[in-house]
Amino acid sequence: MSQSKVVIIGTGFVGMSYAYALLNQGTVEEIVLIDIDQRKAEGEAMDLNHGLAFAPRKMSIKSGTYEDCKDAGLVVITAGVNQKDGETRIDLLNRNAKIMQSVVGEVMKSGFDGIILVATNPVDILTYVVWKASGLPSSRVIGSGTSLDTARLRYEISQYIHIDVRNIHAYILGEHGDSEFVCWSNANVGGKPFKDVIESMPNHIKFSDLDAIYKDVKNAAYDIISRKRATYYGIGMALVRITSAIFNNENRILPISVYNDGVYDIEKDLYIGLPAVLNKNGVDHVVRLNLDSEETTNLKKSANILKTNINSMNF
Ligand SMILES: NC(=O)C1=CN([C@@H]2O[C@H](COP(=O)(O)OP(=O)(O)OC[C@H]3O[C@@H](n4cnc5c(N)ncnc54)[C@H](O)[C@@H]3O)[C@@H](O)[C@H]2O)C=CC1
Ligand SMILES: CC(=O)C(=O)O
Repeated sequence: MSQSKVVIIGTGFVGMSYAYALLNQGTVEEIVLIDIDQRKAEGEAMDLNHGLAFAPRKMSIKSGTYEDCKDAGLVVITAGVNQKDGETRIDLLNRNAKIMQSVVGEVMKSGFDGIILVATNPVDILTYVVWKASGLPSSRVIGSGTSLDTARLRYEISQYIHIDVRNIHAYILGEHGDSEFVCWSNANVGGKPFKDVIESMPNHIKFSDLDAIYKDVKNAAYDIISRKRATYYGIGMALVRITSAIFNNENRILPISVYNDGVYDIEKDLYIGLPAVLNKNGVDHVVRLNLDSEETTNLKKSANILKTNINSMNF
């Protein structure tokens, strides 16, 4: 297996923003692009190759077929429909679940034995669909989960307190969708508990601002889609972060969509956004945070919504 080969399935806004970020950051040695619209994938590969002269490293980029998955370390699924203005992510479920099943069938026929990362929405439920259809261990099937939402949260907080976003440590957990929530109890800025940060910066942030921060994060996709029809740069970079954690064997903790194996006391047999340690083998383990009672309730609510939707699909 080539450990540094990524196959991207779906060369739309998200797939290509990811590919472009991979190229700019020199994250992998090989990128293969697949789309049901083969000519689009070909055109995208041609265009990206013309940036190689300015890339930080040598890379191979081409359009390909499912045969190319055989020796790939990572397959990233970004194929499927996106939300129209006013649609929720869950509204996409039935259309995209069919696409996942056909795509994964083709990936597995190639002899693929690596890690699958799903970004297509509704990402938690579709990651479950992909896991079931692939027959791979749950540690090797993940979704982007709340990685993008968490990046949005960190950005929002940084804007209030004027501290570098990379010093803001706070998670959005649960569904990548309308029932997600902020894990305020574990948030900190450079090691200082967030509660203390608020108390020490009354001119910048108040406890009463927290709800507005949460709502801005939760509604960010709707707000962007109503303005420019789709979101893609943020998720492209989040997918690169996850990719680096895998190929560089980082043991990095990221809030991604993982199989709930009982680490949290919520509905079992589902995928949901939780902090997980990620390395070259996929998920090493899910990190158990001490949630407060409101967060525990919110996580359970989110899990129940995901479980109800999984059950509606007759798995
Ligand atoms: N997880 C996250 O945080 C985010 C997820 N998304 C999701 O990513 C997905 C893709 O969004 P966009 O790139 O904006 O959509 P898009 O419409 O620009 O691209 C989708 C691509 O998938 C291809 N495709 C469709 N069916 C296929 C099949 N059976 N096999 C191969 N390719 C196929 C299409 O030809 C198209 O090129 C959506 O479900 C969207 O909701 C978007 C942003 C963030
Ligand atoms: C579309 C989507 O899932 C997002 O931007 O969060």
